Amino acid sequence: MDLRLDELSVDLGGARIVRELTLDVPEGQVVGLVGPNGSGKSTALRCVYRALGPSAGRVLLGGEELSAMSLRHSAQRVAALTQESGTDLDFTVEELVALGRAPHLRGNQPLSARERDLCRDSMELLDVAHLAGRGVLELSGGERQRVLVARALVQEPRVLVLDEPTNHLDVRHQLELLSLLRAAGVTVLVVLHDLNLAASACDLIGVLSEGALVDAGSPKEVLTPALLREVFGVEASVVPHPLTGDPQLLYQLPPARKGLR
Ligand SMILES: Nc1ncnc2c1ncn2[C@@H]1O[C@H](COP(=O)(O)OP(=O)(O)OP(=O)(O)O)[C@@H](O)[C@H]1O
Repeated sequence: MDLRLDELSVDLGGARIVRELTLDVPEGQVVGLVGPNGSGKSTALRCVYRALGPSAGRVLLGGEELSAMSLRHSAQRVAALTQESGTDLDFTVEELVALGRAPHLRGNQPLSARERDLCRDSMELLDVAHLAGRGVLELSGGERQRVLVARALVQEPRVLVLDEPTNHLDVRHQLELLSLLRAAGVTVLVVLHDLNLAASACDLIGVLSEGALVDAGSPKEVLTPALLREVFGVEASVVPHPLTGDPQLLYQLPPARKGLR
């Protein structure tokens, strides 16, 4: 199922935070949203998981307007892993993962054998099966993050949106998570700060600056020294990854900023 942000604008606190953003996330592809702090990435994402309604424009899911769907209908299709996804309640890992099935269940309906298998497989995939009986409040930030991804996957979404999912993850789990997203076959829109991870994990990258899309395309097309200078204010050398050929960036501050004098 494809996702399209169509001329999306969001006003908050009297200011336009997202400006006429049009971005296509083709079915089964991983699209990264990158940009400086405060450029509107999380705000745009919040419109996809319906924490916010756009001030203008639309979000289309498989061609259907999101705002016209019931919340239950869209929750069955869109899973979100966000900065607010944590839980303050002391569920066990197993219980929290099982909550991913909630949009598919009616009332207190128990999980089927297939759903229990799905929860177990998802915990194994995310390397958290050994934590099943632990309270989520006792987990490290990275463990908890992986549990939340497992919960999102048991939802069996058609579209997955993630806001900085590699926060808290060690380098191995970062790479594992991103390769898992690619392999999942689900349509993914992911906010990432690490441009090198974005270059290796994303089919396409959209770049936001001050709420507007300034470029979109393959990592090779988008992650150029000129764009990094203009949007992020850094000098960058782009070198091919010696094993994968993906563009990798080496950064430094522009000469005038060195030493901040
Ligand atoms: N509820 C709100 N009311 C007013 N301004 C807001 C609100 N939420 C966000 N903003 C502002 O909107 C801008 C964009 O915020 P947003 O969180 O979308 O940026 P971001 O690109 O995700 O940033 P970061 O990389 O720092 O996470 C920021 O300047 C922020 O202060």
